[in-house]
Amino acid sequence: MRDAHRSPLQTATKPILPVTAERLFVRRKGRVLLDVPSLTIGGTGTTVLVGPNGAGKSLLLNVMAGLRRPDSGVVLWNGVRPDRQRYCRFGMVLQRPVLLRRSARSNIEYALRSVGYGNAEARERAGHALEAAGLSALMNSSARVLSGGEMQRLALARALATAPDLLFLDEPTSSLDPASTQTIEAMVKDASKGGMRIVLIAHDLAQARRIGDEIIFMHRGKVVEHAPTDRFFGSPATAEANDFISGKILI
Ligand SMILES: Nc1ncnc2c1ncn2[C@@H]1O[C@H](COP(=O)(O)OP(=O)(O)OP(=O)(O)O)[C@@H](O)[C@H]1O
Repeated sequence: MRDAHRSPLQTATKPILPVTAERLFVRRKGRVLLDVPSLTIGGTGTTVLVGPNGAGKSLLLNVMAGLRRPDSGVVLWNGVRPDRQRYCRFGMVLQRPVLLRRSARSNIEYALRSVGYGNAEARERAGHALEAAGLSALMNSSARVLSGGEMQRLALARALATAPDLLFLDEPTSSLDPASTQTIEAMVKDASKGGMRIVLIAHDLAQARRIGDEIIFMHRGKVVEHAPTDRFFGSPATAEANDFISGKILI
């Protein structure tokens, strides 16, 4: 079913799932920032990464995305190291979205052309993506003048439009009002239902419950729990997770 959404370039590229990490280690100034012996992101659904500030969530996402090199260890996308070609099947939205200095529509069209769509199809798909994100009225506005929430919706719409196999979202609703948060959650849920594998960082545990099929709980650079959402919240296996869920400050 997902093949219908793929560009010719994406179809010609090998799949990138599962993403596996082995013996990841990052240390700075004597402090262990990341220590993950083994982690696999495969199958379907949405994984929510939770944990206290500084736990290593963004770092893990960046290392799994191949954007940051660990001191040791290896990340493989379907058995090989991430390479340029495979990035056309991958998407990432940062906490502070990086948008081009052009119109909202053109931001999406540009991304679509970069994964192999021709001009006409890119234009049509961009129109649908803007509509789904509630941004049709702003399609010709410069991305620079959009509000923070509108920028985040545009960044997500742009990433979803390219129909990646795997999408990483770093706190996509961190500064959004309730309506924009709902829109983003609905977009994520739709994409997940359509077969896109999503990993997102969230601080809002209610949101993690709403959209997560599974939870990865991190503390002090380690993956402390990796469990289905119901199990994680219903009967956490560790004292740290229990304290975190109950709102206690973890040091
Ligand atoms: N380049 C770097 N040099 C030194 N320390 C770093 C570097 N990058 C990240 N860190 C540290 O690694 C730790 C993990 O950072 P990370 O951004 O992954 O945390 P996080 O779990 O995403 O936190 P938050 O919820 O606050 O966004 C932090 O203590 C951070 O200061």
